[in-house]
Parts: sequence; structure tokens; C-alpha cells
Amino acid sequence: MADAFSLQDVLDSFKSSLSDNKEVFIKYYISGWRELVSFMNSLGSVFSFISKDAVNKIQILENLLMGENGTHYLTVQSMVKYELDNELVDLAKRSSHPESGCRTLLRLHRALRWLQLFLESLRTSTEDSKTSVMCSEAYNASLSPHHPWIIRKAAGMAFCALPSRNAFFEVMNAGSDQEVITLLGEALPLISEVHQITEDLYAKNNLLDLP
Ligand SMILES: CCCCCCCC/C=C\CCCCCCCC(=O)N[C@@H](COP(=O)(O)O)[C@H](O)/C=C/CCCCCCCCCCCCC
Repeated sequence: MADAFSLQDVLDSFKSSLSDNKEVFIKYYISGWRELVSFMNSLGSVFSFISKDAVNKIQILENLLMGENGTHYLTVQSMVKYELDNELVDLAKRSSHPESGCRTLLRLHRALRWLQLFLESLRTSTEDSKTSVMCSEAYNASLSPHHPWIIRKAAGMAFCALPSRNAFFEVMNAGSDQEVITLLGEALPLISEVHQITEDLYAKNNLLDLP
């Protein structure tokens, strides 16, 4: 049987993704996402169109990391430098490099902002707060502007199938509600730091709108 989801494992992956000099290791970044996707899979088939897309993007990055140029894909910083220096990124429209590491990671990076907002909302929520509302507010403030109408509609419908706040807290496997809230309080600054480092790097290199 697969191991139960644990928020602590997600936290550990994102913690390991940060090097001493604040570079982001792709290996641990994607292993954090893998944990999250396996959690999402356990919520039911209504979420499979989301997890398929996430898995596809994780796989693209993993293939680059394991490929013949893998040493250039150790960190987000080395990937950006390598792909830009070697003109491996489609900057204006998708053409010869439709699945570059930079554009693929950008999609997960935007989703990390959604996660940050959603977890912050969960952390400060009360017992009667609705996960569907928290989730769509986080989505509207992060991913939604980058998605076409049809995806926004499908996402909105999937959010209605989310479990309750209590059920969420239980599957996080981190103890009592207060312990979950404490762990979320530890996880959030870390996720925010990984997000901010990537955001600054992408902004500096004009990569935030890659097609
Ligand atoms: C700690 C426990 C609580 C949190 C658990 C969260 C688990 C979430 C796991 C994965 C999140 C999904 C990541 C989605 C990545 C989406 C990347 C993206 O934007 N892709 C679109 C653009 O790609 P290209 O076409 O340009 O290649 C693509 O069009 C998207 C398709 C699928 C729909 C994406 C909807 C995203 C909704 C995010 C909220 C997920 C809610 C799950 C709640 C558990």
C-alpha cells in the first residue's frame, strides 16, 4: 500500500530544495510536487485532469534532470542560465522549444503561489470555513489569469468536490488541528521563500510570461 500523505514530507522536500546559497534544487522541488499530486489523486477522479497536467510537467523536468545535459538542471538557477545561454527557450511564441525547462517550471511556480495562498487560508480558517471558497480565492489570485475559460470552468467545478476543512486537516497527518496549524506556520515561510527566489530570478530574466 502507498504511504499515507504527510504534510511534513512536503515541508521536508521544499526545505531540501533550498541550498545554502539560496539556489533551488529541481530534484527536491519536483519531489515536493509529487507528494502533493499523490495527495490530490486520493481525492478522486474529478481532479485527474489537474494531476495529469502536473505529472506531465514534473516528468518533463525529471527527464531533463536525468538526461545527457542533466548537470545543467541541478538548480533552477543553473537551468535558467543554461537554457538562455543556449537559446533553448521560446520567448515570444511556442515553436522549436515548446517544452523547455524554464516554461515548464514556470507553470509549477504559478501553482506554488496558489498553494501558498491556499495553505495560508487554511491556516487562518475557522471550523466553518469552506475549502472550496478558500481554494477558488487562491486560484483566482494566482493561476486563473493564466488559464483559458474552459480550464477555469473545470477547475471551479472540481473545487466544489473538495473535502471539508476537517477532512483536510485529518489527511495532512500532522496531529491535532492546533498541530496542523503550527506545521502550516512552519511550512509557509519556506514555500514563500522558494517561491520568491524563483519569482525574482524569472523577473530578472524576463521569463514570467513565457508562452
Ligand atoms: C497540504 C495539503 C493541501 C494541499 C494539497 C494540494 C495538492 C495539489 C496538488 C497539485 C496541484 C496542481 C498543480 C497544477 C499545475 C497546473 C499547471 C498549469 O497551470 N497548467 C496549465 C497551463 O499549462 P500549459 O497548457 O501552458 O502547458 C494547464 O492548462 C492546466 C491544466 C489543468 C488545470 C489546472 C487547474 C489548477 C487548479 C489548481 C488547484 C488544484 C486544487 C487541488 C486541491 C487539492
